[in-house]
Amino acid sequence: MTQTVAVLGTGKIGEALLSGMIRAGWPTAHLLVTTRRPERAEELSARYGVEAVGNADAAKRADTLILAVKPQDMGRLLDELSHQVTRDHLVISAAAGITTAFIEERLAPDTPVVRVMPNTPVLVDEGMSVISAGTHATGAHLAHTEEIFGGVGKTLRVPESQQDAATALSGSGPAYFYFLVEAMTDAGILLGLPRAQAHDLIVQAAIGAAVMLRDSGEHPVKLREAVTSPAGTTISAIRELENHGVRAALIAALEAARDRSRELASGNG
Ligand SMILES: NC(=O)C1=CN([C@@H]2O[C@H](COP(=O)(O)OP(=O)(O)OC[C@H]3O[C@@H](n4cnc5c(N)ncnc54)[C@H](OP(=O)(O)O)[C@@H]3O)[C@@H](O)[C@H]2O)C=CC1
Ligand SMILES: O=C(O)[C@@H]1CCC=N1
Repeated sequence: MTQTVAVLGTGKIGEALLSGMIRAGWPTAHLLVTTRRPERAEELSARYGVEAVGNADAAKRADTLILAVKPQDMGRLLDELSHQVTRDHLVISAAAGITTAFIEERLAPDTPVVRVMPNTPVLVDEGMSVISAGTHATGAHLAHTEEIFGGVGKTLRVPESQQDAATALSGSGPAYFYFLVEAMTDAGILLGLPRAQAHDLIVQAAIGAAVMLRDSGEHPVKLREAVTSPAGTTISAIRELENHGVRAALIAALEAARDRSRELASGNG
């Protein structure tokens, strides 16, 4: 029997997941969404043919609840769900920072909770979803979670103690690459290229580099060395990147993201 999955708080990541699940073949009759605004509910129903319901109804009708509200809204959502959710549900949280313990202590005893950190490339089936079990989640719960998120990309199980780091690397990760592309496109303009051309050149360089990183099995240093000719252009650029502390900036940036994830654990923002 196909289980019913409800996405509670269907914003950017919730919609990305929903669309991926539909592409992966989940029957829309077994999908529910919840939203805060009625116009958003109408939009999602029209776009995907899924039923939008209230949070309590979703908990009554679905076996698996994917909580995709902001960390700051999680406490309120769990208050709404506390009398509806039972140990027969599987509760999956996609919220940055929010621990399985935070969720478990607001729901019925023994409720299985799984924490997942996905990223927006689930929209193109290239997501990365990092998964950790709460106290009452079994292997079967993890496998069910992997079935859902594995349809839209890769999954990786980690101890929950590594979730804040994973959030900094892969949850937020796509944003860093978009930021770099934006900055390098600006550089192209400074060098006299039309914006559209600069954008296309950088995006294709990014795609080529990403595929080589994934498929060649080579260390990134080796791949970079192969681009860096003696007394050539690349080393001139690399010297500037090092002079401007880009490596240190990235380390500090990811550390800040990890720290922010830890702060969000309180649910107060
Ligand atoms: N964006 C990303 O790349 C990623 C986000 N996440 C996590 O996913 C969660 C959502 O992030 P994101 O999608 O970016 O944020 P959004 O604001 O786009 O989505 C959250 C949605 O939840 C809705 N909502 C809030 N409270 C309720 C409620 N009580 N009942 C029903 N719906 C509710 C909001 O409605 P309204 O629009 O009316 O406010 C909003 O549409 C966060 O916890 C974030 O940490 C995880 C991985 C990646
Ligand atoms: O920025 C955020 O808080 C969310 C979590 C990971 C990606 N986006």
